[in-house]
Amino acid sequence: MMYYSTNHSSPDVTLRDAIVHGLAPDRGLYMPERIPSIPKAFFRHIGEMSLHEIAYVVANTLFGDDVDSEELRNIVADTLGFDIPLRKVDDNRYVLELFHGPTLAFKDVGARFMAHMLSHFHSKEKSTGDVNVLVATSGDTGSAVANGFLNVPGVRVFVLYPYGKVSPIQEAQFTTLGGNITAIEIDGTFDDCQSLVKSAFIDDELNKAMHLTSANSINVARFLPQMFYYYHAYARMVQEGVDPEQIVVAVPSGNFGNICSALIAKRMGLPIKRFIAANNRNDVFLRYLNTGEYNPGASIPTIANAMDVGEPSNFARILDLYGNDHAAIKADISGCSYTDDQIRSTMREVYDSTGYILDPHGATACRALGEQLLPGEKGIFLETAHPAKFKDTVEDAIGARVQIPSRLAAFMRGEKSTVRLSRQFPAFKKFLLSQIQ
Ligand SMILES: N[C@@H](CCOP(=O)(O)O)C(=O)O
Repeated sequence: MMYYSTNHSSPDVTLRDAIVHGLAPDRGLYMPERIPSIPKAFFRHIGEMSLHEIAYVVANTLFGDDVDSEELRNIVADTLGFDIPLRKVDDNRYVLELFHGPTLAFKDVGARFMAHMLSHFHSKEKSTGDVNVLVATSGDTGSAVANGFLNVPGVRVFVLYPYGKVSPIQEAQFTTLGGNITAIEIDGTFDDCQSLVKSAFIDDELNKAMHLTSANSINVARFLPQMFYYYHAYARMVQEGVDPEQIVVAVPSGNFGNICSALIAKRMGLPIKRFIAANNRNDVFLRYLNTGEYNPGASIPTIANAMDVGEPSNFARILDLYGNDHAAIKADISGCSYTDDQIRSTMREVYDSTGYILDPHGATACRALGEQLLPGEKGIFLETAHPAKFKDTVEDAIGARVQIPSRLAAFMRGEKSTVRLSRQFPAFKKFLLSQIQ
């Protein structure tokens, strides 16, 4: 399978090159040259299959041409070393809890899969020199990538995050690890961090001096495995006896990598009826759905901070997947945008009526289902992070205490170590060059 750039001005590359380089030289994002189909027969038995079995079939369909099947089976098993339960919240809404991994956020799946794929290609080549993974985070990606790559030989990770705009627990998760992980606070927004990372990939001097790659959803090995969730959630709904033709999924969306993987899963044959992209006040996608115009702007800080993205990278992939057809996109995805007060009141209402504790991101998607489900439909929303990662915000909203899981508390005992930089590229470049070992 070859991968092309969404900007169509760079040569097609192999899976290995797409992973190792992250972003295409023309600043486009890589896409698989064809979207393979999963045979219909698979869906007849999916309700009896485990998460590992399902994920292996999906991974093999996508990556089977390029990675030996036994190796792929091991990568899938190592990636999914934790449970992803689906729970019923009320009559029509189910939650897929994606926070049972090591850093308690959905990014653990993609980050671990990518770490294994990178080691696979790196070790096969016996290449020399460190791989430098650059990652921009608005909260959750940083910790998942830092933990996924912690102490991996031959890999250094630089986590860029917006100063003062992530929760204290999220920050502790990637600033206290030391070793091969360096945390960089940027005086700016998530979009500034992402832009610095993208500029680094196309800077000749840097790329001659260092081997750079991305672990954001820019990278195909980070975003594509996120589709495992959707097949698994569908299977668990079928197992519950839900009508398989009436399933709607609401996805909290920031950089749109997660929902983009869901749309590719649908194109491969997954019979989800439709999707909802749930946003906080950063509503560039909803405005696109309503008007057909895409006008990215500066991100707005909210209590659902991991979704504070003003210019989602994966919008380019969604446009590409649908051939720029606005009507076709609208047929598969609807949108919504909520204020902090609406997010808080959803957390409160759901807690009072069901006892379920939502995190601010999951709350946007839960609310979207409450407003947009049609008669006969059943909805799944994703809890993308554990509510304890936003302890103060959640406790304030629901008026009750949130227990901190012990593995989260462990991160908070470490000592914070960061480098603070402006959002100017020359300062970032100088810093990276000073890190060559
Ligand atoms: N929501 C993210 C922002 C980066 O998204 P990614 O999926 O492209 O890594 C975060 O929590 O950091």
